[in-house]
Amino acid sequence: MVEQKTPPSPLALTFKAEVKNLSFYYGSNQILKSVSLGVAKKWVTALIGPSGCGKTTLLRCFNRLHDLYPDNRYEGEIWLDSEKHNILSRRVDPIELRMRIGMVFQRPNPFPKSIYENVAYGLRVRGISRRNDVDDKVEFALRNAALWDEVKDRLNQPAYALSGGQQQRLCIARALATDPEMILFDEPTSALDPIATASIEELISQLKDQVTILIVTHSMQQAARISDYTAFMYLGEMVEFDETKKIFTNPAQQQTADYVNGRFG
Ligand SMILES: Nc1ncnc2c1ncn2[C@@H]1O[C@H](COP(=O)(O)OP(=O)(O)OP(=O)(O)O)[C@@H](O)[C@H]1O
Repeated sequence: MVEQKTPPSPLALTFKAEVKNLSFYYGSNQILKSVSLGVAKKWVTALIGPSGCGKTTLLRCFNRLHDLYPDNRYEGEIWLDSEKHNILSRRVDPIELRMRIGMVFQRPNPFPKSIYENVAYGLRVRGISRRNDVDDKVEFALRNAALWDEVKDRLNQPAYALSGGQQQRLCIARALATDPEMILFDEPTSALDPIATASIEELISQLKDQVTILIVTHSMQQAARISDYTAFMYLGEMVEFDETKKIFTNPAQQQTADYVNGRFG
């Protein structure tokens, strides 16, 4: 088991990312409505809320995945601690941003390549090509994703030969390989069985010492188990952000209390 640190009060937090008055539109359809949120540096923050409230839409703003479709539009800002400008600005290259802010999706989506090549891919894109350097970083990322011992003797086998839980840990290793500052998880265990889910949850708890984590989850139990801070969204608005234990035991807003107590979903 991982020893748990006590998260500081939100007022004493250092934020890795700050979302300021962010609105987002798919074409003319406004989904996010002036959302503001701080993402705690090197802690786990969960985004919760009923289906369709905009959790995934918000998550995808952080690495500009919405840029892939021309009708999508952002208004507002997201600042990273090391940036001099808003990462939604056109001056920020989204490809570069995606190396710094990795993403793990709902279903494991390894490339149709070997286990080794899945992890090495991002390193090569980053210009790391010396065989020894790539080998070292692949091993480091696979160890970090708690997968090394299971795959070290079959690195050249196809990633698709792995179990679902192993594939998801491989996707986490792929995200870790480029040494990201933040990892976005979009319901990463929804396609996994309880044992694989437990190993991903334990891994997320370990990784927060190295990297800032923002996770969308449908499961309030999961949010309560693994997150230090929780943000509750409703109909595209940010209703409340606080320490997870406060959100689940003594939230400030009635709407949050109704949601976490299962009065609507
Ligand atoms: N690519 C898209 N084009 C148009 N509308 C979209 C697109 N993706 C999502 N939406 C709409 O945006 C709204 C928010 O969706 P989003 O997936 O962000 O919500 P969510 O809170 O993550 O939901 P869930 O918990 O069900 O995954 C929904 O009404 C959805 O239909």
